[in-house]
Amino acid sequence: MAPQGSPAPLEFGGPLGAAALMLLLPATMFHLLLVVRSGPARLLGPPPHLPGLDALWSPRALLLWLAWLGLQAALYLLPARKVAEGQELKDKSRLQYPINGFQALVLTAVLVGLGVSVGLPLGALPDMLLPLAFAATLIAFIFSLLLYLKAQVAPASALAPGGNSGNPVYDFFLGRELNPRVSFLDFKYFCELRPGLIGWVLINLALLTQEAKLRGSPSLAMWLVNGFQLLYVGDALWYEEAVLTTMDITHDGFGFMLVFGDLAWVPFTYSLQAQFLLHHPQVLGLPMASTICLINAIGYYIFRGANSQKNTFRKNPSDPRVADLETISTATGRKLLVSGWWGMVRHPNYLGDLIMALAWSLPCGVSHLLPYFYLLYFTALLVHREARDERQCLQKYGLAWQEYCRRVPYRILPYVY
Ligand SMILES: NC(=O)C1=CN([C@@H]2O[C@H](COP(=O)(O)OP(=O)(O)OC[C@H]3O[C@@H](n4cnc5c(N)ncnc54)[C@H](OP(=O)(O)O)[C@@H]3O)[C@@H](O)[C@H]2O)C=CC1
Ligand SMILES: CC(C)CCC[C@@H](C)[C@H]1CC=C2C3=C(CC[C@@]21C)[C@@]1(C)CC[C@H](O)C(C)(C)[C@@H]1CC3
Repeated sequence: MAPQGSPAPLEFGGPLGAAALMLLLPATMFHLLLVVRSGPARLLGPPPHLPGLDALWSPRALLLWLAWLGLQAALYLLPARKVAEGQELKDKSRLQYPINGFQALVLTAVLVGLGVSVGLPLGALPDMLLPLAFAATLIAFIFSLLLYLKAQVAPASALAPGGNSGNPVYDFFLGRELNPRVSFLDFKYFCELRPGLIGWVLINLALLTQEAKLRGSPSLAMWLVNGFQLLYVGDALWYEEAVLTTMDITHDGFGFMLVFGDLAWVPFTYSLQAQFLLHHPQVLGLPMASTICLINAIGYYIFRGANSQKNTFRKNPSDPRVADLETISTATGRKLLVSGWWGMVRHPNYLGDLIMALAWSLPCGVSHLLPYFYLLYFTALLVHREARDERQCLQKYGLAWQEYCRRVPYRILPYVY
């Protein structure tokens, strides 16, 4: 069943673009995993060798990944400190979501700590990244197919605005159903924040442990990368409720793009800097380390300040922390902030995120482009995401959005873009 009304415009280059991305994204991930451990570690060079199926396929890795998903699902289903309501849906209902992501992170840390104390070989994880990534990719394809089939029997009101073009390749990629769930387990919300994000910091920790084993102690650069990215993941889970207003949850269907992004792309490519440091140790002096910490702190300050200001305002515009900010009224009854963070550029949170991305790469030195892959990819992702969001906001708010763009002319970087 397709949703009623005019069909949504095709994004990501339509069916051809979607098909290309479905090949290109896993290929890029495997390329990165292979080159990072090679001597030259060239981002644009060929991988040292092409792995055979025996290097990729491992039933142990598949079982490990399934056990990880099972553990995270069990932690998700534990009693939560709060149950939050999502945005209003087409049928005027609101879904409920457990707020216990930070609790899941802490419990995972406790379980891993206990495991290590009884001999769990955490340091073996770095050698399993290739088969683990292969297992995650396989799971992503199968899971996306099941979600696609599930959407065939979903009511029209449960379908996403995009992802229902009638072209199976495009719809499989974008995702047909907006909030697929079984009982209280909301697959998109679960995958966006739990297995991938927590898996990312666990992989980082394993790389740090392995570096300590190889070189006597973890390097300062490895500590910084681990610390910065743990802060980022801890922050995402602490402010978990805020994810309910992101376009991934409110607008995009749950298809291959997000399933693969959440379960494979995030843990295996976002940990690239720590992987690089294990294979290419860097010496970092204290003055440089302090400068990088300052850059990360500035990025985090902007990112958190902007996200919290918007979330507070959306929850309660008369909250004293945002009540004095200047706003524009829109025909929908909602207002837009035009002062504070959201009066500087139209996406101050992206700016903060990008500054942090730079700080995560700098500990890896400037001799290689590879550790800057995240910064390059993330810039492209956010520029594209910003354009998608602008389109949606223009549709939602019309003239009021045009007025906002006139008053706040820059998108991400003041006076530049
Ligand atoms: N690490 C990663 O891989 C990724 C991280 N991110 C991060 O996720 C976070 C969320 O990003 P994202 O979901 O893209 O978008 P935003 O959090 O920027 O949300 C955009 C929405 O905010 C509302 N809005 C826009 N301008 C204003 C304004 N002036 N006043 C009030 N509300 C406004 C609009 O929705 P409405 O009016 O309906 O409320 C708009 O659709 C960001 O910090 C981003 O950096 C994102 C993608 C990937
Ligand atoms: C693989 C493709 C190129 C695209 C996949 C994109 C996904 C990896 C990202 C889309 C939006 C994301 C968000 C986060 C992680 C990456 C994905 C899933 C986020 C959970 C990271 C932590 C942040 O604090 C956040 C604001 C909660 C993020 C929300 C969006």
